[in-house]
Amino acid sequence: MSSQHYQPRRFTIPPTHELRFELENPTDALSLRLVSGRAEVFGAELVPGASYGYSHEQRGAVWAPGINGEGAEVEMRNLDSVYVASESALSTYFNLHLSLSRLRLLARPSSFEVTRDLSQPDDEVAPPRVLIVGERGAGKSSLLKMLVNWRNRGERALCGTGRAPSGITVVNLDTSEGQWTLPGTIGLASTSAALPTTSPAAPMGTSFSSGPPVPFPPPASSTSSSADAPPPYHPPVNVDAYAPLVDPLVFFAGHLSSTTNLPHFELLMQSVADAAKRKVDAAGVESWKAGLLVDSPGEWAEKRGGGWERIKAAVRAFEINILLVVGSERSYVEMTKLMNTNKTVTVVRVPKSDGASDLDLSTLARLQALQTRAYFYGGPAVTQGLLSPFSIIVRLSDIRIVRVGEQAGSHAPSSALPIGATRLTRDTELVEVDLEGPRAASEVVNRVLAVPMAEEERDGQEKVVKGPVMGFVWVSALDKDKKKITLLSPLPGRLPRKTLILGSIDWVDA
Ligand SMILES: Nc1ncnc2c1ncn2[C@@H]1O[C@H](COP(=O)(O)OP(=O)(O)OP(=O)(O)O)[C@@H](O)[C@H]1O
Repeated sequence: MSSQHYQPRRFTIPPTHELRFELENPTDALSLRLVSGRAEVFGAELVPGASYGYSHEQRGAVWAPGINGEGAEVEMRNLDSVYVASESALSTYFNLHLSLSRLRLLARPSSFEVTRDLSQPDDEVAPPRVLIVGERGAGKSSLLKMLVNWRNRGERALCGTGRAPSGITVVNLDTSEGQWTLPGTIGLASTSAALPTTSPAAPMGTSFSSGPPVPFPPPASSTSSSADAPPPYHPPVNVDAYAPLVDPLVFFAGHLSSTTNLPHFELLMQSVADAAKRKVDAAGVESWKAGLLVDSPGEWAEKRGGGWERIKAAVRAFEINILLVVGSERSYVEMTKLMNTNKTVTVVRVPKSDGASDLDLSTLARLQALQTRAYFYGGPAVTQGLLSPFSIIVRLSDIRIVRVGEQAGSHAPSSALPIGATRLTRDTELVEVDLEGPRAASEVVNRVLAVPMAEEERDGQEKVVKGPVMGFVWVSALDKDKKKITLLSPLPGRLPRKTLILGSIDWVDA
């Protein structure tokens, strides 16, 4: 029955053109097959004949790079709103990649490491350390993904079977995105993988390795109440299109915006920068030469709200030497002015792709819920099997739930305090949540808690505040009478830490 509803449609993509698609409804899905020629989706090459499934309101573009003037022919099932765009920004993006490749070839570590001769001037030629900025929905994350994929494809072709491919370090500073785990986080990962695009749940690879995967259940029964309505479409499974496993280092900012607790965000950003430096230094010279690609939140492109100050801070923290503006000439001029005192930074502009657009608030909320769900339950295109999280019941006396700083908005601004008075709790101190207080349930139930890597009693508060996290649990219930809390956890058994960090990341396990 389904095959007659989902007859394939063929599209011809001329060289350097792109075929854009947009899944409009949360339950829509489509599949794509390369029939002939060469084509890629956000830098990941499509294997001829293989099927690629897309779901969860994924938007994207199939680009024919036009090698040897060759276009591509693709077959799609179950999609109406597809169009071939002749005005593609991707050729410009690819040229940018070629320029970055050249800078990587020219990069040279300082010879001081070998000679230890302080009398010689520093001869380091730095690799490209790129910070991508632009308005919301300008296509920054998609561009970053293409740059990673193109670099990793080149690296894999170069090293063949002679040596393991080196990784490139990628940093995400956008708390609304939940790049590798959950929204509310920032972090970094080094990867040499090809990053396919199938679902927006884990766009840059996955860290979901916990919990035993169980085989996917068969697709839901195709019985429909109306005889005319087609059954839901389930694209065929292609494990090569699944999010590859990366090993990210994740920090919990706790909120969807970097400005909710700015002092804490700034501490974390510095921690990410320090970790990125350590990672790059330890990963060998090829990874060092690959440089750094840093994604920033769209809100930083706005002067209002201090976005530009964040850009300056990120440039300092990550020793950025290329500020890549995705968008208008105006933004480029503004960023050039912003960087005019910093002679080590080159400002480069690429146009925004016409296909990239800002997600509306309800789509963004659905995407954030999808990412949280995927963290606990896995699922097709994210994990090769469903994960089975555990419901664990913990005595309140065995845990300590803390916030970093006062709850946002719960205190008066410093200027409103009596003259001479100072606030007792700074924005970067741990504040314990009273789990037996009158507002405890509304504060913690349906919220995500981060499990810090640092142990508060052994390592001190500061390491909990600015250090990475090992994972997350979710609060499903609080029983004040029995003094117990029920948590959804990726792992069974005792929690590895007593201190758990609360933010404002909500989720409902529907
Ligand atoms: N060339 C394209 N064709 C079709 N869709 C695209 C294209 N480029 C990007 N998109 C889609 O546009 C949306 C926004 O892109 P992306 O997330 O890369 O932007 P962003 O600048 O990182 O956004 P934000 O500032 O919100 O983080 C995504 O759904 C992405 O899949």
